[in-house]
Amino acid sequence: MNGVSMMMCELSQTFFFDAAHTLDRAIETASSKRIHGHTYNAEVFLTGQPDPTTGMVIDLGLVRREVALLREQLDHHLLDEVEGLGPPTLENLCQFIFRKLLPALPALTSVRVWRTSIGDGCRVSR
Ligand SMILES: Nc1nc2c(c(=O)[nH]1)N=C([C@H](O)[C@H](O)COP(=O)(O)OP(=O)(O)OP(=O)(O)O)CN2
Ligand SMILES: [Zn+2]
Repeated sequence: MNGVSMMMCELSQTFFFDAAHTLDRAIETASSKRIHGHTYNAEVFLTGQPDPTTGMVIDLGLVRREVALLREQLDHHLLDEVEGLGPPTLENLCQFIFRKLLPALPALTSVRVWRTSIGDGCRVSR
């Protein structure tokens, strides 16, 4: 086997969801505590060696299917009420998405969530 066929590949897929939340914060307290909404962007990363027959680490269509199921739990929801999320921060959203997708997507290595409007983001990896 040559060096190139042994290389690890990192696949990625982006998606977004619109959701409402409140946050308890030490600063900007009043506006954070009022229910308000955001568009969240997210990206999932899957790492592995492509199967020699299919040429794929995993079919990205399967990833899209799992992401769509996960997305239903967040899109147009009040994040404060999403079971298992905890305080609806970028950190907890990353960890929630990771936990939900991992059983169906064992090649998952990273999840990123960010908000373009304000420039904030978070990435969790293993
Ligand atoms: N460690 C973290 N710190 C903060 C987080 C976070 O998720 N992790 N989140 C926030 C706020 O949600 C963020 O600053 C946005 O503030 P918010 O008032 O919700 O929205 P804006 O009005 O500023 O942004 P728009 O998207 O334009 O509405 C703070 N710290
Ligand atoms: Zn907010």
